[in-house]
Amino acid sequence: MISRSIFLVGPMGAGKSTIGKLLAAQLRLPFADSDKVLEEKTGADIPWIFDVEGEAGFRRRESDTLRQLCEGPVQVIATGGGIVLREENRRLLRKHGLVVYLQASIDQLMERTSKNSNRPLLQVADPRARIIELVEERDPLYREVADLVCETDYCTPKQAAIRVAERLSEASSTD
Ligand SMILES: Nc1ncnc2c1ncn2[C@@H]1O[C@H](COP(=O)(O)OP(=O)(O)OP(=O)(O)O)[C@@H](O)[C@H]1O
Ligand SMILES: O=C(O)C1=C[C@@H](O)[C@@H](O)[C@H](O)C1
Ligand SMILES: [Mg+2]
Repeated sequence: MISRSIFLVGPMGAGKSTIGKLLAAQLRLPFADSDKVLEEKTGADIPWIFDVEGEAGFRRRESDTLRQLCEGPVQVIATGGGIVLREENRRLLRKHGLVVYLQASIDQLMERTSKNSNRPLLQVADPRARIIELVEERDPLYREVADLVCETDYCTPKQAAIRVAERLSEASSTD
């Protein structure tokens, strides 16, 4: 029985949005994607927000969105890859939910993020170096908030969702 929201955290391309939707269906919970909610609230997409308001403007909107989602129903929430950067967000994640850190190798992150150009932080000459830098900087922050850490390299999104659901059920049975 799930009594708190489940937040998926992890780097861009870890599969938070894809696995989150499948996990929500499996657990029969609503699903929200914080990047999508933020875009809907703003009426603009993430690249536009970065262009016009810079990363600082985006991070303010991201924290507002997280606060709003924390006040909502119990649900599965895919977060943005940088949600853990702000201490206030880390506090909210820990307070309001169970946090699952989705991990993937650098090769997989590269492959999964190379298919589209909607991630402003990766629009650089060397996206691989940028991914390595972001993972090094953020891995300790993801770990700080995580109740569970799940690897997504050698499985399909569906298999990953099943695995996360099993791990959540094991964790709740030992509570
Ligand atoms: N095993 C897997 N687990 C998750 N996603 C996978 C897997 N294999 C391939 N993918 C693909 O990787 C792509 C990126 O995944 P997704 O958009 O869910 O990442 P994300 O963690 O939400 O990234 P962001 O932080 O940028 O929102 C999707 O097209 C998805 O189908
Ligand atoms: O890792 C990040 O900082 C980001 C990840 C995406 O989910 C979006 O939230 C945005 O592109 C920034
Ligand atoms: Mg996503």
